[in-house]
Amino acid sequence: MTPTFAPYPATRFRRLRRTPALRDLVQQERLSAADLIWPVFIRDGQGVEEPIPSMPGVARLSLDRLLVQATEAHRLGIPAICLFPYTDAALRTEDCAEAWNPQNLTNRAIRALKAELPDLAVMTDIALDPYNANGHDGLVRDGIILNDESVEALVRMALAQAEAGADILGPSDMMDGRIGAIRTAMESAGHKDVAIMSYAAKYASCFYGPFRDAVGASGRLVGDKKTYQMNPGNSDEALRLVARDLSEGADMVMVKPGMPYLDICRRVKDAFGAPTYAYQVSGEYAMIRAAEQNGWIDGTRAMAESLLCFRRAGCDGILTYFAPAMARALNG
Ligand SMILES: NCc1[nH]cc(CCC(=O)O)c1CC(=O)O
Repeated sequence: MTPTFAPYPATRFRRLRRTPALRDLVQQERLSAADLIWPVFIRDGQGVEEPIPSMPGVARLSLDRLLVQATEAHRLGIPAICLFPYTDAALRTEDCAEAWNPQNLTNRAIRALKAELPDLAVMTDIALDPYNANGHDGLVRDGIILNDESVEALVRMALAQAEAGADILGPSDMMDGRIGAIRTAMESAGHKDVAIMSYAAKYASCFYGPFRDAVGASGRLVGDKKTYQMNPGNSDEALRLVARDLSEGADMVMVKPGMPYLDICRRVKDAFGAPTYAYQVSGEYAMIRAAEQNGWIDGTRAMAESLLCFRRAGCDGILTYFAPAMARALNG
């Protein structure tokens, strides 16, 4: 498209910025609560809301508190919630067997949510890190993160989550071939309608720091995730990964982190036109909250602006810890 306009003074761009009504009328992108997916940290216990110091305003919730908060999120118009478990140290092992325990914390939470709030979509995370003694997303042998063995474990994990009633599976592990393997397993186990949102372009990022505090993986991670997550310097590779995951049966794709990677969101949306999501990750949330707490930024406006920018970059939705606060601001 080549924009056409008369030379100044016939065209004055400021004409359409003069009043709120005119600005509203020409606004191209909008954010709604329906665009938000709320990532939530869960833990064992009763009546617990345990604050996470590096994520002001975010807490680990016991399942009873999860139900209360999810009911409120649903009432605010948030269509989906995504679960991340804080696992007891005793359940973190080298073989990660707790990941596919039908009664693990996540699977119990899925059942409780679907029983109480059937219309709220429940998304899961598929990766072994909450259950792994060494904090990695895949099985580790002699310091190597194994691909094919990890995919088998991830398929078992996915089946247990689908069995519990998950609506959307979110493989975040970055092993090769996992989307196809999970999709095939879902078809043969009778879970043909379970959707997959692939963390297709997931970068090896320092912005995941507070999340690793939240799930208790920070002190445990041996080394880094650079042999499976993407190099922040790469862009074409993101398109190849999205193409690969869509061709293996992903229904939706995700770019992660969010704000520093808006160029990737735009390229992915333009190239494929598939349902495209961004994850505004823990470090992005923490930066805005920290600046707000210091009085250096208007946190509410920074939240709203950052989320609107994802829509401008082509995203259909955003995973964000701001979801309830943003939905409240939009409703209010
Ligand atoms: N597979 C784990 C996973 N799933 C989501 C996040 C990060 C989310 C965030 O920072 O908010 C991570 C962390 C990681 O890859 O180390």
